[in-house]
Amino acid sequence: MPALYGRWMPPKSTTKPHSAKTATSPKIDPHGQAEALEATQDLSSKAKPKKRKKELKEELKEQQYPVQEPSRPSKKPKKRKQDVQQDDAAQPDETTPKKHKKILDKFERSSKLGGALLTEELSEITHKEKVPDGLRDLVPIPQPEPVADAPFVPTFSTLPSWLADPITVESSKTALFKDLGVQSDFLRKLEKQGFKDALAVQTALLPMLHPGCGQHLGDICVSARTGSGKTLAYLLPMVEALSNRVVSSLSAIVVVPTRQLVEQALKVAEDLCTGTKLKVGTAVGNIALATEQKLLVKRRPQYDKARAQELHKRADQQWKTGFVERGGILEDLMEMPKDHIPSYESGVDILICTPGRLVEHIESTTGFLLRDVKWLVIDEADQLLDQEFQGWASTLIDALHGETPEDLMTVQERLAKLRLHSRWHIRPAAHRQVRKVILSATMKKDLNMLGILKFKRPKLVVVEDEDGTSRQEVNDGDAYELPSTLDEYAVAVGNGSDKPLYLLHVLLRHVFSDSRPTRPRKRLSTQSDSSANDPSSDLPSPEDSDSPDSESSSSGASPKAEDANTAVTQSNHRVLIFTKSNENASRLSHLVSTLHPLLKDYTKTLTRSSTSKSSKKLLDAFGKGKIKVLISSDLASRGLDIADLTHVINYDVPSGITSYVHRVGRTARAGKPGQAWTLFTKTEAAWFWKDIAKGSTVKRGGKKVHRITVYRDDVIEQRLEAYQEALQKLQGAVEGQE
Ligand SMILES: Nc1ncnc2c1ncn2[C@@H]1O[C@H](COP(=O)(O)OP(=O)(O)OP(=O)(O)O)[C@@H](O)[C@H]1O
Repeated sequence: MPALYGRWMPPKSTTKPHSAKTATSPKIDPHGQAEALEATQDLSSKAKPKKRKKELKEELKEQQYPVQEPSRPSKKPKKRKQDVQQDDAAQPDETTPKKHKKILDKFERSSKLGGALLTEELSEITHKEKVPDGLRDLVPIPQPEPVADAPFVPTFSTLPSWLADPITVESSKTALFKDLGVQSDFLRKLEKQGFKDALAVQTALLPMLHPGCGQHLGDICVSARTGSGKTLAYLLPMVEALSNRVVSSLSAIVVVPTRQLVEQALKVAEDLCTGTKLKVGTAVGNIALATEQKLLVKRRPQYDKARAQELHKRADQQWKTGFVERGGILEDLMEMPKDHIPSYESGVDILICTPGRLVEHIESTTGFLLRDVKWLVIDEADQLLDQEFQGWASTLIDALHGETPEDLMTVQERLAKLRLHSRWHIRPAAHRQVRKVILSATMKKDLNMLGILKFKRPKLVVVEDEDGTSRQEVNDGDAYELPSTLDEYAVAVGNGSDKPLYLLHVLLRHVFSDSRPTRPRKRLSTQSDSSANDPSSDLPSPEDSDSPDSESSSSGASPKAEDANTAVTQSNHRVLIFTKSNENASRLSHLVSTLHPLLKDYTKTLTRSSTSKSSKKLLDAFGKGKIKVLISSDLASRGLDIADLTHVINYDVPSGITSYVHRVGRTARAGKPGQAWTLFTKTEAAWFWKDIAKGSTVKRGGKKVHRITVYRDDVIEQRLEAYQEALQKLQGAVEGQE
């Protein structure tokens, strides 16, 4: 078989026909001649039988005198398998005709030359790529460089257009309140409070919320950094719009996450409402529900004989069946004079509340009706909608857009309902128009979250970065902006076992002594007076202070006790310290007071267990500077506006980036300066530097977090004994021995 597929070679000698019939020329069959020669050689060498000799002689004779065929075209003899094999094996010899020999020689020479060239090339290649024999199999076969995929640049947005293309406002933009259409009465009030110009977020929101050509007839979502004046931005147009009301009706609901924020917003609203007939009320969890119900809903008897009879009949039936409705209109009916039914009026025009208590009123306060509500504001919306505890937002939206319970319907509502079900009804009942304004410093473009609020024609207003970076870019990846007037510092506290001592050092050295962190220097070198007096030399330079590898150091020893005492009493600085839990806040307050007794009178704790009254008192005292150190959990991290708060310390690192942004945002508000300090342990270091200090999620306008090293032997060792005592006292206090 292999010979069948073998390469065809040109004939090297004349062919010997197998039979006398097919043999036409002696040139054709070289094989025959070879055979004959072989046979002659054999004859000469060996003695062959006579018969064979004779045959050979005849064959030779035939070759010399071949039988000539007539002129008929000769048919190419078919090569048989056997012939092909024999052809391959055939070698040229002297008997090959000259003409063919030349050709064959030429062919042989060229094939030899070709072979030589090929072997040369191959040897060159193998020489070049020679690898040690042992490693040959381990070397991967060289592959072409993989072609990198082109980065995916979507030509579409998965966000709806109002989220993808927000209205952006530069954070430095200001305007006169009077140019924004604020009424003269309110201009006077603002001036009294010291507000001359509207801040950026107010400049954007006021025209959109005031009646006029710039008004936006739809819902508004606002994303602006901490302390940018969002509260006034929504309360001012709301109070202006409602100020001409004569009859009280619940017209605006403001939802905030904590009762401290309720108090804060209440104060701003009350200031704006002075001189108007508007009533502002609150609903917070720690006041008895019944007390709040009396304040929020005013009940009075109304003469309506027919309806009174109808209701009494229903009440009788309930008594008979035993299924008596509690807390409804029928219960109130019992207290009404004959032929009178209870009628309900709202006790407030504006309600500022926490979500949990609002839901309680919707579900269980008879006469708490939302039919006249025209404004719904949700501050710190990302947190409130993210938690969505008790499904409060869905309950509120259903109540806002739903029908009034039948028993509490007005005559107009009844007629409208009758019309709706009549055959002649043409138009559907008009939906209640509620303007929704939601705000946060860390707003997320989360459609699931925002979808709960059932927005109508929404717009997103975003306050732009000062360095020109659009917040759209910031918000696409859920990144947040810090105030440009904020300076941030971070202190490594080892494994955290002596953290209270580090805190004390930061308090005495950096918060109350008014000294700023210093530039790195050799520990044993003496600092020249000139550099010590140069205030600019005290500032850490960004190149050497933000990297965990190159640390700057604070000066060695802690200030003397007397100096520290006077510094604390005379300083105008106040510091808000954040811990991870209420328990930690209480313990830390105890330790700080024991370690530095002078701080005891100036240190207080704000926890969830504080009553509204006590927390209000506490925050007032802190705002006025009577308290200088306030220790709190994340309860105080959002929205709290403490006038001129100079420092924030993260004693425990925050639970996430959002929490960090809100915590440090308690200082450096409305363009004022502020400092934020974070104490981090070895295990927290990587996360803090990667995500918070150097991550792209937090935008700090080109500023950096400065790393400050506190040398343990200088400031910690000398207080260790006192610290052990303080810990023992704390242990005693926890166990109830004190
Ligand atoms: N037009 C103004 N001019 C000067 N100060 C203002 C102006 N408007 C508001 N402020 C002040 O700015 C401070 C911060 O305002 P506000 O509490 O509304 O900030 P915020 O944006 O709600 O912050 P957060 O996101 O932390 O809740 C307040 O002390 C407020 O009195």
